[in-house]
This record gives sequence, C-alpha cells and structure tokens, in this order.
Amino acid sequence: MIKILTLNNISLIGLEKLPRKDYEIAAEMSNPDAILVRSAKMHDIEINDNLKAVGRAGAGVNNIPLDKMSDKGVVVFNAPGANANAVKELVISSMLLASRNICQAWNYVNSLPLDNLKTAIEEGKKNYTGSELPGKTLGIVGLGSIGVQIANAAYALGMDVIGFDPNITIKSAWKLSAGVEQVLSVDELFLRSDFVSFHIPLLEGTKNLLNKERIALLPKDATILNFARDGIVDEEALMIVLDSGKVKYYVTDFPIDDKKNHDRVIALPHLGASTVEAEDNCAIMVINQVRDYLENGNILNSVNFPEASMPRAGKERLAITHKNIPNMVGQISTTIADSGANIVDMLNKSKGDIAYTLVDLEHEISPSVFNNLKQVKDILTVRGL
Ligand SMILES: NC(=O)c1ccc[n+]([C@@H]2O[C@H](COP(=O)([O-])OP(=O)(O)OC[C@H]3O[C@@H](n4cnc5c(N)ncnc54)[C@H](O)[C@@H]3O)[C@@H](O)[C@H]2O)c1
Ligand SMILES: O=C(O)[C@H](O)COP(=O)(O)O
Repeated sequence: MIKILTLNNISLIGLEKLPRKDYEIAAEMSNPDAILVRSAKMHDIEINDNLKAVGRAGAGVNNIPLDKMSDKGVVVFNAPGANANAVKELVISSMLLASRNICQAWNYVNSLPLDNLKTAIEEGKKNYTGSELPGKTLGIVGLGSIGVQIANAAYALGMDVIGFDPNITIKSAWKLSAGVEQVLSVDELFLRSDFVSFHIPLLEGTKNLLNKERIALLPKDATILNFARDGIVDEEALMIVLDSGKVKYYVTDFPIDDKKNHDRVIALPHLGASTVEAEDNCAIMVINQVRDYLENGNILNSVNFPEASMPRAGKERLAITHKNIPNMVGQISTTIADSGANIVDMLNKSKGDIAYTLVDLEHEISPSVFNNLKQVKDILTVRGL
C-alpha cells in the first residue's frame, strides 16, 4: 500500500484519483510516502526517510521547507493556475467593495434601529458615496497565473491596467491583454495606481515590498489589495496613511492582528482559493502529479525539482534523485552496467543544485543494483518502479 498523509482537508474529487486498492489515505499516519497539504505549516515537521513527495493543493509554498525537502530528495509539487480564477473573482469583488464603500455601508445599515429606518437610510447614504472603476488605474505586482487573469478582467471593465513583473514568463505574456501596460519599476507602479494588487510569492526579496518609502509614492485615496501573503506589505507603515486618510482602504486576505479592526481595513479569512471549483481543480491537478511521480517517476510542476517525463520502456524503471554535480550520470550508468543490467532509455534533468535521473532497464532490477547505487556519494534516493 502507498501511504498518503493529508495535513488539510483535500477535495474528495481529487482524492478519488487515488485507487483505494493501492493507496491508504489518512489525516494521521506514520512514515507516509507522500503528504498532501494546503496551508498547514510544515517547517517543524519531521521528514521521515520514506517520504518521496509533497503535493501542495494550491499555489504558495512558503509553508513548506523547500531546502530541507530538496536535501532529502523529496519532490514538492504545486498546482499552478488551478485557483487563479477564484482569486481573480475575489480581487475584482474587493475593488468594488472598496470603491463603493460597501462594507462600511452594510455596517451602517446593520447598526440602525428599526424605528424610522427609511429616514435613516436616506439620511445616511451621502456618507457612502463611492466611485466607479472605469478610468481608474490598477497596478498589478506579479503577472503570473493570477495577476494576468486580474489584469485582463480589470481591463475589460474599463480600467487602465499597468503591471510590473521583471520575470514574466512567455506563457503569461501570451495570455496578457494587449491593452495592459508594462511598467519598468515597482516605484512607477505605486506612483500611478489608484488600486495596487499584489500577486507574488512571499520570498526573502518580496518581504515588505510595500514599505514606508513606497507608501509615500501612492496617490491620495489609493486602495491596496493584498491577496498574496502577509509580510509583503509593511502594515505598521500602512496604518499611518490609513489613519491620515491618504490611503482609502487596505483589503487583505491575511489579517494578522488587531489591525483587522481598523475602519479602513477590509479583512477576509484567507478566502482567495476557497471555492468548490478551485479546491477541486487544485486537488485533481496536484494528486495526478504526485501519483505519476510515485508510480512512474515523472515530474511535472515541481517547485524544487526539474520537469522530467519519459514514456515507459523496458521491464523496470529506476528513479534517482541526486546532487547536480559532474559525473553523476557516468557513475549511475557505470554502476548499472557493472551489475550486468542493460539500459533501454535514460533521462537526466537538473534545477539549481538538484538533479534527477530516470533509467529504464531491459530486465528486472536486482537488489545489488539498488545497493550499489545507494553507495554512490551524492545520490539522495533510489527507487525501483
Ligand atoms: N489569497 C489566496 O488564497 C491565494 C491563492 C493563490 C495564490 N496566492 C498567493 O499568490 C501568489 C501568486 O500566485 P500565482 O498563482 O499567480 O503564482 P505564479 O507563480 O503564477 O506568479 C507569480 C509571479 O510573480 C512574479 N514575481 C515574483 N517576484 C516578483 C517581484 N518582486 N516583483 C514582481 N513580480 C514578481 C513572478 O515572476 C511570477 O510571474 C502565490 O505565491 C500565493 O502566495 C494566494
Ligand atoms: O497559495 C495558495 O494557493 C492560497 O493561499 C490558497 O491557500 P489554501 O489552499 O490554504 O486556501
């Protein structure tokens, strides 16, 4: 049985992709072969020697200790784009919530006594006059799966859209509406945007990307939307301009402390990817990838390992994780040849310090091949499939 540990609720439609005759799935178990996770923090968990893969049913992987996983030859997968539409819809709704003062107006109506309600409503509405989106400028930091979808939707609503992403992929650039303008610095984006929306991963280099100096660049009445991660916006600095009225609203999917109660903060409980459709899409995508890795050794959409796929040939396959240093392929093929086995097909790929080799053999693998390969310095894991 292949053992799968789930650290969060994972959509059942996704879990159905794992046949129960071969897979045992539980929220608590020892020595799993793979872990499925959403936002549960994995930094302090012990990585057992049997662990081969982690499947993040979502986009962000800042809850997973990637370096530790790589050192142990554990492949971490995510589900790029599978929840992008869900986030897009929530960001567009949030711009409308902010521009029409909907949360504050709703609170006002909820607070009214029932006697004389109609008069109070008509009296009070002047305090919630809003503005419309067409003609306003939306600045998007990060034009990946989510940023591109938001850019195109906002442009279609009549907004002027500008975007900053120094490492935009060709795939994203192809999808981006021609009307979206590229800006060459994040500072220029802050200077020009009525709405700023972040769609970047939380990394060392993106911490406090919106800091005190950059907040000063924002035009009056700007709205900041953070559906990326807490830590990307310096909230202490932002509170000062929210208090002074310079910035109109801060909409965040990641409330961290009592700042959530500020009049000009619209705080949501990390709802971006919480739709039935996104939960299904993410689970199906990542489980298919994890299963193909466990059963065939193929790697698609890993954040720490290279892409590596090869149609099966021969009798048995070796899947080998190792360091990306000279002569690893030489040592692997010599070790196999020395044991008398014949290679039918072979693939070697690398990403940063990590490399991965698939070898299809004509005949079944003898235990000595495993043992000899495991002795090779800088090989991390060896599996026979
Ligand atoms: N609120 C939610 O529920 C929710 C849902 C999904 C994703 N997210 C967050 O959104 C992030 C983005 O998701 P995605 O699916 O679009 O990822 P993605 O990898 O498709 O896109 C991220 C983009 O950010 C760009 N980027 C990285 N650093 C940058 C920088 N300093 N300046 C400008 N651009 C930069 C990259 O080049 C890439 O194009 C995730 O990492 C996650 O933290 C949140
Ligand atoms: O990075 C992501 O995909 C989102 O933050 C969603 O997280 P969740 O799967 O815990 O909702």
